[in-house]
Amino acid sequence: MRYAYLGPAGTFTEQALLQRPEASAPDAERVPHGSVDSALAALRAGEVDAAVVPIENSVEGGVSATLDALATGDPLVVVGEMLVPITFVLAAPAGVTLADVRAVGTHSHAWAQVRGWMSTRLPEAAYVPTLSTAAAAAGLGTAVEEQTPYDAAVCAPVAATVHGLELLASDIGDNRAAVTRFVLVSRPGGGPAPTGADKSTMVLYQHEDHPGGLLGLLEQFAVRGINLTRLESRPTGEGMGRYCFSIDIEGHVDDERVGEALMGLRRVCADVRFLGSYPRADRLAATVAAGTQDTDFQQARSWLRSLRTP
Ligand SMILES: O=C(O)C(=O)Cc1ccccc1
Repeated sequence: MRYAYLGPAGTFTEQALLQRPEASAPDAERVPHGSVDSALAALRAGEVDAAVVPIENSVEGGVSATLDALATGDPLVVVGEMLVPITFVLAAPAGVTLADVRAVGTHSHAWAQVRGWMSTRLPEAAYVPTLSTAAAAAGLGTAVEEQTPYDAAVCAPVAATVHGLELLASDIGDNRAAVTRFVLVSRPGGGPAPTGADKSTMVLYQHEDHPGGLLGLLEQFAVRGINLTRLESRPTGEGMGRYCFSIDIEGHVDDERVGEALMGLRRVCADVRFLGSYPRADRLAATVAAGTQDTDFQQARSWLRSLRTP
């Protein structure tokens, strides 16, 4: 098995990949990619068997690059999720002090999570975006010949070690409880079986904008006792005000209540892009409300059948 991930070595994405025992199997190959788009393109092209990409951060919200890449193009499905607690360091080559730092390189999601620390400790520092936190560290590493447009990197402690940097400061995240959620993605076909503690991901496209449109989508879940764990509107690119909804719910496509909700959505939406059902990283079993158990749907269906064929 070949696994693409947002690299280089030392990213939080690599930490997420390493949480999967199958990615450390003797025959497993971990293939770093420079961007989310490149990792998913390699998966679509069949160069790898799966890919790990960040999808959501508890502080900064959804990772647009991932949400948009999954919402468009050849279909892909989420087959697993991983949670990584996020700790940031400020790292630089030996000899650089905090007073020398004029510009800081890092991933946009990392920058958003250290803004408070930066505004008090390095208020004059310019921000230089990089494709990942570890790419920022690698840009300052010993193997780099050319001039790097920043003096220090915000990255994971492991990235500083891997790329031979020293720490100028540790634990600089504004929110110590920050967690990022990553997804294991594969090509469609034979997703994981239900475990009782599952989530499903989908993108919903409305027919046309109208009052109560979003409410109409949400009530498909509400009446079947389905809890949402993420809801984001993303522009479709078709014009100002044109949005689709990227949604995570509790439950598996094989659960009756989820299947019924998907059928309801299929009827009222212009398009439903189903992105897979997979075990929850936290293993928390869904609370199933009265009247929404599998048996409740099955009994109601056989009752209807009896009405139609007395
Ligand atoms: O750049 C990384 O290391 C990533 O894996 C993406 C990311 C960036 C910031 C917080 C969490 C994940």
